[in-house]
This record gives sequence, structure tokens and C-alpha cells, in this order.
Amino acid sequence: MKKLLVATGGGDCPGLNAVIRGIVKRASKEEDWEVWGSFEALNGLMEEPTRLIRLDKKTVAGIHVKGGTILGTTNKGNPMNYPEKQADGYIKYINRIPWLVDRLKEKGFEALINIGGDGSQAISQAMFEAGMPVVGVPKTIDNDLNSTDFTFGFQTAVQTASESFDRLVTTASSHHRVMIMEVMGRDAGWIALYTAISGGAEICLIPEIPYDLQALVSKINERYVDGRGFVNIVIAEGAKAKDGTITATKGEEGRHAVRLGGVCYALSQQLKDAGITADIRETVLGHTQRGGTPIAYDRVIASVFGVTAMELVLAGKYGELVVLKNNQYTSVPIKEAISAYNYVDPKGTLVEAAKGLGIFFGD
Ligand SMILES: Nc1ncnc2c1ncn2[C@@H]1O[C@H](COP(=O)(O)OP(=O)(O)O)[C@@H](O)[C@H]1O
Ligand SMILES: O=P(O)(O)OC[C@H]1O[C@](O)(COP(=O)(O)O)[C@@H](O)[C@@H]1O
Ligand SMILES: [Mg+2]
Repeated sequence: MKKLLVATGGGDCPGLNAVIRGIVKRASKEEDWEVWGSFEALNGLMEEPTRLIRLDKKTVAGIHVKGGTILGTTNKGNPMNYPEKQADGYIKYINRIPWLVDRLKEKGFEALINIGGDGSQAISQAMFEAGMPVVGVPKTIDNDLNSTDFTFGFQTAVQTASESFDRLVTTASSHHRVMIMEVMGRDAGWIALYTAISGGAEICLIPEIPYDLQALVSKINERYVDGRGFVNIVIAEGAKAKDGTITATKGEEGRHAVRLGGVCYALSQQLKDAGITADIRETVLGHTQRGGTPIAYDRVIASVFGVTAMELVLAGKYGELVVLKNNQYTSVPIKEAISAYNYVDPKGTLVEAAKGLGIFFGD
């Protein structure tokens, strides 16, 4: 029997279970492959005793509709830069990739499918370069991974954000308020842009287009006559004013350098300081965007990604990331996918179309 290990890394996202099920179902058609899962990314493999689980058709039955990941995940403790406490209490960062590859082989694994975003796929590439046969599957609600039309989880996050946006519109109009809704996305404005178009926002602020505060004030004032009117703003967590800075706190040890969040409060204060007298209310959607059951579109992408990833393993095509490119399921070298970040193009057709709909980007 050949053994395959599956891991889910980075932030969770709707559709992870559908990928796991796709891999297992496709593998079960083969007589010589056995699928195992590692708990909390590769922590399950790194720990002693290991925390690994045999995945068969029974284990994965019906899980494609469930949010989160049955394997659990982590976005800390990067094995490429692993925090190791020394005897004197000092934390030393070490590269555990060669050790991990040896460990996988020692446990009898012939291949690894690593499901994760840009951060996790950098780990996949490092393991591949260290001699491990790896296939990557792109996940993230942020859609910030290059080389794929979409990552699964993104459309579900947009759906959730869009439904919340609709609710904020009715209360904004009833109270003549300025509503600011903050969505996730790290350094990319994809969730904000799609939500703004879907919901019909007046203003959409994204990291790729730093906003001019005075222009925003004028736009808001245009919407008010004799103190009556309303404005709905969608702002991406990574957005910032021209000459301004991002709103973030220091990341925890061994994680991203910064933790984004709270930009809607910063914007609210900036608008008040700039003379906006209308009531302003702020909503941070936060992790509601990451939780819950995947919408049908994400279930389809995730399920097909799972099957495609297993087929790459069967074909011995390693170092590849499964992608959806021009509506075709295919793969690209992981190295290529992580070589660039997928930003919204400020001059692209989507932003232009949004402007055509009257959405203001603060530029
Ligand atoms: N297979 C893995 N084993 C251990 N840790 C992992 C693994 N995959 C991801 N991680 C952790 O998650 C981090 C990436 O998280 P993050 O950037 O939030 O997610 P994403 O991979 O979706 O971009 C990595 O830097 C690492 O700390
Ligand atoms: O759950 P945490 O650690 O607070 O992370 C929040 C971050 O994770 C995300 O939800 C998803 O990012 P990843 O896909 O890179 O994990 C970001 O949109 C957000 O900035
Ligand atoms: Mg990421």
C-alpha cells in the first residue's frame, strides 16, 4: 500500500472538507493508495506521539457540506521558521523542513497534499525542494493566491458579507446614517470589491486604492440633503488613506508580523474629524466570513480540486498547485503561484465596472 498524507494549513475556510472528501473518494477508486490526515496542519506529524487519522469513504461521508476542517488547522508555528524555546528561555527560529521531510518518509508517506493559502504553499514548495513529493490545493477566503481564477471559500465569504451588507442598507436608510462595514482580505480588496458590487455600495475602499479623505467627505455630503440621506461603505481590513498607514496590531509570536482589523473605527474617526455630522456606525464582520457551510459554488470548486489533486498524485506530477484557470481545472508549479500576490488591479475591468455602477473608491 502507498500512503498519502493530507493536511489543511492556514486560516480555515468553507470548502476544506469538500477537498478532503474529493481526495479520499478519488483515492478509494485505486487499490494501492491509502489516505491519512494530519491534525492541525503538519503538527499532527511533528508531535510525538503523532496525531494522524486514516481517512476512508466512511470518515468523509457527507462532510462536503460542513464548514471548517475535520482535520483542524493552524496559522502559527511555521515549520520554515519554527519557534523553539532554548534552555535559557530565548526563542530561536529554526528551519524544520528537512526534518519534516525525513519524518514523512520515516512514517511511510509517499506523497503529501497540502491544502492552504499563500503562507501554506510556501511551506509546500520548501518541502518539495527538500525532496518531498507534494501537491498543493489553494484555499483562502481572501482570494489572494496568484495563478487561480478563484480559491474556494472566497465566494462563500462574499455571500456572507453581501447578506450582512443588505441588512445594513435598510437600517442606514431608516436612520439616515453612514454605515461602515469592514471585511477581511489581508492585503487584497477582493472580498470588499465583490461585496460592494453585489450589495450596491456607494463607497468601496480597498488596499490597492488608498483613499483621499476629502474626496470621501464630498462624496458623503453629496448623498445628504437637509441632513437626510444615507451611505453604505464597504472597507477592506487592509485599506488605508493616502499618506496614511494600515490599522493593525502586532502579530503574535511566530505568526504574521501584523494582525489587521479595526480600520472601520479609524475611518469613522477620520470622517468625524473631517466634519461629517451624520451618525456613523461601524460593523466588523470578522470571522463570520470564514465560518459556516460553503455555498454550492465553493463546494463544486473544492470537490473538483480534491479529485484533481489526487489525480496529480496518481500521475506523479508533484510540485504542482491545482488551479482553476480560465474556467479549466489544471495545475501550475507551486513556485509560480507563490511568486506573486494576487492584488485587485485598480485599473482592471472589475474596478472600472464598479465605477460604472457609481461605486466610489476614494481616489
Ligand atoms: N502544513 C503546515 N504545517 C504547519 N504549519 C502550517 C502548515 N500550513 C500552514 N501552517 C501555518 O500557517 C501559516 C500560514 O497561515 P496563513 O498565512 O494565515 O494562511 P494561508 O496559508 O492561508 O495564507 C504558516 O506560516 C504556518 O505557520
Ligand atoms: O484568524 P486570524 O488568525 O485572526 O486571521 C485573520 C486573517 O485570516 C484571514 O481570515 C484568512 O487568511 P488566510 O487565508 O491567509 O489564513 C484573513 O482574511 C484575516 O486577515
Ligand atoms: Mg493567506
